[in-house]
Amino acid sequence: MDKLQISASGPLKGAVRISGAKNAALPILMAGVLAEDDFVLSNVPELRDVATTCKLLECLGAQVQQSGHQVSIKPQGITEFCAPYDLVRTMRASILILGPLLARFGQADVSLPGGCAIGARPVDLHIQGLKAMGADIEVEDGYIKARVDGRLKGANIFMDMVSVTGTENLLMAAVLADGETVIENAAREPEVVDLANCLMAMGANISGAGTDTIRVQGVEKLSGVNYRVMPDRIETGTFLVAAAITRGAIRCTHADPKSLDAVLAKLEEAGAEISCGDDWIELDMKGQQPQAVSIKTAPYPAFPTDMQAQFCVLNCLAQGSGTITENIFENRFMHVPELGRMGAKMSLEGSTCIIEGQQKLNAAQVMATDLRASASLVIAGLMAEGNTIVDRIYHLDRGYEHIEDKFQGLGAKVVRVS
Ligand SMILES: CC(=O)N[C@H]1[C@@H](OP(=O)(O)OP(=O)(O)OC[C@H]2O[C@@H](n3ccc(=O)[nH]c3=O)[C@H](O)[C@@H]2O)O[C@H](CO)[C@@H](O)[C@@H]1O
Ligand SMILES: C=C(OP(=O)(O)O)C(=O)O
Repeated sequence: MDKLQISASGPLKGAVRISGAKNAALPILMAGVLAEDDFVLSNVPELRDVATTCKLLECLGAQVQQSGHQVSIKPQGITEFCAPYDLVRTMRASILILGPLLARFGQADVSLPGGCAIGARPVDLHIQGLKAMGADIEVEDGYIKARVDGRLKGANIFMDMVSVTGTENLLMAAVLADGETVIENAAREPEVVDLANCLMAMGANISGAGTDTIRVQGVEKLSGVNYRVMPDRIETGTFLVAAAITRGAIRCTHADPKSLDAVLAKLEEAGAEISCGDDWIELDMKGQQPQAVSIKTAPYPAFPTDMQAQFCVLNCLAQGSGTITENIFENRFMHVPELGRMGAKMSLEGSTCIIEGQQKLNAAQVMATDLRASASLVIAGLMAEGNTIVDRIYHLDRGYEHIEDKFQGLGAKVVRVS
């Protein structure tokens, strides 16, 4: 099985091209099921989750062609409505096939999803919302079995918690429903807005995406589209933190600074000089060690949970001490014991991690059981004496495109070894 070997690297320097966002590409690929005709996406990252989604669409009967960063979907051949366990067990976003299949074909059998093991991650809000729209849903043998006679019906849905994929699933169901749907306490994440923009380009009638109340007037049909997926804000943030801890200066190109306000503010607080244009971000540490920062994760526009592990590493290598509180997922500190093996000074008190900064870490053999925890170990390795080996990198390949090539382009010593 492949591993990454990371050696202590000097300050990161140069430019890195940011890929399309995994968490926008996946729902938008699923939206292909809603189209009557050809659906073409560009800026799709080459990731394991994208390959799994394409296989899932093929398994339903769609024709899918992936060529570099372009994916073309011909949804006309869809005749199957089951997302089987073997295909979707590794991927959280597989639940996003439920809304589109049900809205377009009136039936869907979807295996309960896998993905990062960062908490229980129930899908009760997805199910409740679809039931409010008239679906008949049972959970049997690990599958969600959903049916509706005719079209789903517009409904007023109040979501008890802010859920990103929950909002996306209900949005994709509502666009073909009969009448108006109002989703209250909706997620405001930029990836929700990107999905809504794609659906509107297909002919959907949506207002309020990016606010906590989304209104959808259902339409009878949606057409195909050519759509470009937004840049990955979490990949961007990961490279910026890597540059900050190595006291480097980098430029992220093809990025979306507007989606990163909370992250950029914390990097500035840590001592980084940040400048931005429409689609680029530069970070310069002027050779200085970062200052520790304190963070609380919360739904957008607050600080993203998907950047929490990387900022733990920033604090490990900072001047002073900081606290990181995880408010979204109950089991998202799996990087803490692994970073401890690298000499990090961290302690956990409930959902808060208290971290004392230092100049360097020590290399170790480490592994993580989720995507961003794995990314945090890679960046920690950049400032550790010796060779750090990160195992189980299939997690990284779910969410970071050609991660070792991009790090090498910034002068980091990161190689893939068998
Ligand atoms: C593919 C994708 O886009 N994944 C992202 C998405 O995950 P995902 O959409 O799974 O995360 P949610 O926003 O749904 O989860 C937020 C919280 O709500 C809870 N919850 C959610 C749904 C539900 O039906 N019931 C329930 O209790 C979850 O357990 C969690 O505690 O948003 C997360 C929060 O920004 C990110 O970390 C993930 O990278
Ligand atoms: C948690 C993540 O992914 P997923 O929801 O796909 O497990 C993530 O992208 O950090």
